[in-house]
Amino acid sequence: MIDKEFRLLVINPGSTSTKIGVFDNERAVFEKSLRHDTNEINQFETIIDQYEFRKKTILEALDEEAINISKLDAVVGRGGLLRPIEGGTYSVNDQMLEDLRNGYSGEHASNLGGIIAFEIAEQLNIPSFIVDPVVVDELQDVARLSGVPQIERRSIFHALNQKAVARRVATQLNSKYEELNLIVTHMGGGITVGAHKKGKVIDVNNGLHGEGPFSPERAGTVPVGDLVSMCFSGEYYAEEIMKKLVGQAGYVGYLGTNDAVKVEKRISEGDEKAKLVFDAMAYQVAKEIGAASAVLAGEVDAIVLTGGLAYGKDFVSQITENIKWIADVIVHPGENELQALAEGGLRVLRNEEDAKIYPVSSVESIVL
Ligand SMILES: Nc1ncnc2c1ncn2[C@@H]1O[C@H](COP(=O)(O)OP(=O)(O)O)[C@@H](O)[C@H]1O
Ligand SMILES: CCCC(=O)OP(=O)(O)O
Repeated sequence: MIDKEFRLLVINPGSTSTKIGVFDNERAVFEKSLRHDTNEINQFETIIDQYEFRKKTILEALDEEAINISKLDAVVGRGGLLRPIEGGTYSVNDQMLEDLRNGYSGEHASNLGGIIAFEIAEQLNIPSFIVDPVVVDELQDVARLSGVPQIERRSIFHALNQKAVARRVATQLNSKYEELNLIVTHMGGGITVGAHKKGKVIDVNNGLHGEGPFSPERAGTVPVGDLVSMCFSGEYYAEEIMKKLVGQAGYVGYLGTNDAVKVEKRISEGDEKAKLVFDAMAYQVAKEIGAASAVLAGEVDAIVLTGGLAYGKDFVSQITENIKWIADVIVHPGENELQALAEGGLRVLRNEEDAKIYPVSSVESIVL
């Protein structure tokens, strides 16, 4: 018997891009990355304000390819800053839409994934889903303590791509994800370094709210006393400080662009400041990988470098120089997110698994 063919639209809003794909079952028939530079994004006050712009960009790109959306069976979006939940495919429901619109765990472009998926699907009377959102939480208990009782560490990271690439690497190593210890480093608009122990991400830097390496547009860990002084200097509103840390930090803060390709070009033209900032980002990524190797007590089967920045050969080799003593380094440039979104949607359409209902499996925080 021939399997029924499903057509899915998948939508992945990232901080520097919106990536879309149309899949016939597992096969991509159309994929496009629509890049948004800093000025384009900065004209919007909040993430939700980007909704019309991102949706229009997506529909225009589909139109240009003459893709008839009335033939779709489902729309799948990247899941955003919801309540902490276990991984999997979730139906978009009212509670989820409310949490995405309000940014329950913060503001990030991925909040738009579920909302746009729902809006397109609703008009076509087809289901909408999200898969492995950025709040997938598998932290071990010791990783949750920040040192300040009122502040708990949270799992906010590139769960979708880290898990998808980790599974790909496990196959490459003739093993299973659940049998390996991996350090997976996603380097995109945000940078997250996950310690994957036998299929669970037991520790990871919060890639949104100032932990770990700085990134093309975000602050990583910053000296906390100086940050407190800045907050109470009387010069800034809270929203301005947040924007300085998320969106206007890292490459954007130092160099005015979130585009690593432009930074590399400036370096090749002799820009010494660009070189220093580039070196510092590579240095901080390597340092975070070192920390993750301690989390795994040195038992690391491989280190994986992925995301858009992993296309940068000099960036990758600079990081590799500092970490290759820990384990073999495997580079998977770009990301597997569109494919992973399509596969998550397909599992439900084929009744291989039930769509989870948000937020029943919300991960409880520990109360000390
Ligand atoms: N060929 C390349 N060489 C170096 N950096 C690249 C290359 N392609 C993309 N990048 C950089 O990767 C970053 C975006 O990564 P990506 O994973 O697409 O981010 P996001 O999904 O967060 O928008 C940008 O800084 C971009 O300039
Ligand atoms: C919010 C964590 C995931 C993240 O940083 O994604 P982008 O790199 O797409 O901004």
